[in-house]
Amino acid sequence: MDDSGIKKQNWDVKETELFLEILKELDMKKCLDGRKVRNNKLFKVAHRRMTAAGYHRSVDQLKFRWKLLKSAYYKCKREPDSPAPTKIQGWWRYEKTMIAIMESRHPLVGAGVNSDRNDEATEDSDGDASMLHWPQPQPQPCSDNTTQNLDLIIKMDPEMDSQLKIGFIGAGNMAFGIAKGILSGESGKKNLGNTGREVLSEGVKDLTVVSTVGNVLPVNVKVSAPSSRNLGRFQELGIAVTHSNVEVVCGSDVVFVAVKPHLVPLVLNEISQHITDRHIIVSVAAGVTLATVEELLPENTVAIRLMPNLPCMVQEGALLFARGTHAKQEDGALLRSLLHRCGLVEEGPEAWIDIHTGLSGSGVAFVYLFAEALAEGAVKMGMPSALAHSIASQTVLGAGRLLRDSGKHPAQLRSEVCTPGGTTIYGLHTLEQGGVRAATMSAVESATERARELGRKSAAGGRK
Ligand SMILES: NC(=O)C1=CN([C@@H]2O[C@H](COP(=O)(O)OP(=O)(O)OC[C@H]3O[C@@H](n4cnc5c(N)ncnc54)[C@H](O)[C@@H]3O)[C@@H](O)[C@H]2O)C=CC1
Ligand SMILES: O=C(O)[C@@H]1CCC=N1
Repeated sequence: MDDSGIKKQNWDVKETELFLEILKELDMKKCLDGRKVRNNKLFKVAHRRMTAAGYHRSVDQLKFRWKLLKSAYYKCKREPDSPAPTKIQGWWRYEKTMIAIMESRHPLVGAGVNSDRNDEATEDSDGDASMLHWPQPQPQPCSDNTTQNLDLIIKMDPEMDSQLKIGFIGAGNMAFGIAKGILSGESGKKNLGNTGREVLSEGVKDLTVVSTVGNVLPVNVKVSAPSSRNLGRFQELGIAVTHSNVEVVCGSDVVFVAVKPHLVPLVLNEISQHITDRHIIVSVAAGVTLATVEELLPENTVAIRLMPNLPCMVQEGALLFARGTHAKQEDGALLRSLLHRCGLVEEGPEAWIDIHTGLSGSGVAFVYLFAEALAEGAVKMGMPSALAHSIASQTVLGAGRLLRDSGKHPAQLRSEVCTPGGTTIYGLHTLEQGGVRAATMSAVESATERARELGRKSAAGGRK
């Protein structure tokens, strides 16, 4: 037996054919670029699928089988007229598929051809994969779509050992709101479960394996902040905490930068050298532009700018994101899937992010002000404060739900409440006299302008 406790057993034709089919189906062909971690992940996916089909091979055994097939392929290529290689029985059955896989593989793999000449392996056994030395060309950023798609498959496969790891830099209100929203899948009303499969968005529909990010478990989330002051509430959710931003980056695939805007350059400078092509960096800082974020991070960093709002906490957030230069549609789809329990998640051009900040990031505070004023009006007229606040919040909630769920224009619903000569029109007249409409529009405008100003300041801060 080998380390995995799986008996050495010869491969039969069906098993080998299935193995190659899985490689093909995963569209791995351009992705075996010789990088150890990446290759490991690929074989883990294949391992899980083989197991599901009743073939119990360890990851190392699959790697070894692949090595033999590769070796046979190279032998045939070098000596096309010599008899078929003996290491793979019935090689002719697999030759066509192998050619299809090998001849469209990552160009870097070509660098490893010579090392395959030294492959020494016995018959159709599993061998000892720990002895193998895979060609190791210099790591390069993956650039083609196939590779990106494979990254997505790996990241989104809910049954993978290595589930998506989420990090938060900054342990404030917004980080907590997003974390709560993401984790609400455990027991929340929008729980789709690990088996829930959804169409994510145009462009990723055609992937062989696309599912939602499964329920994110608290053990896969980590948050950092300089002091322990805010960390307790994250720990209560089961989230790991640390004072090291670098630790968060090194242990995460998706990293939310959730510090105050003026601190973003400082934090990005600190983590920059630890960012790899594994990462998606999501900045939620008001105003801070993608250009600023990208300038402070290594070339080709996948960056996304997200503007959430606090109701993410109760799965009723309104979130808008814009993708950076190197963020592909799949990266956006991954983020959307990750955040879908936080509320409404939309994608748009970056110019809309500051507007959304005024409309919704800050907008929730405008609604709270209005709710507070409603309650205070009732208190003025003699209602007990607690009851007045409770009714005010339910009024805002009910009005919001009806507005969203009916799909009607607010003016339409307003007119449905107004009885001619009744109470509502008297109240509305007073609001109009107070300039509430103009004041609200100006509030969105001021908040948007302030976001733009913060963006200019953080850009200047980053250049210092
Ligand atoms: N609060 C909200 O409703 C919204 C906030 N945002 C944005 O989210 C970001 C965070 O805002 P809040 O959570 O409200 O702020 P906050 O003040 O509640 O939290 C900031 C956190 O960052 C931590 N921090 C400070 N220096 C740090 C460093 N060097 N490394 C790591 N962590 C550090 C603090 O300890 C604190 O935990 C801001 O950029 C804001 O513009 C965006 C949308 C809505
Ligand atoms: O007030 C702020 O700056 C942040 C951004 C949107 C909501 N809170």
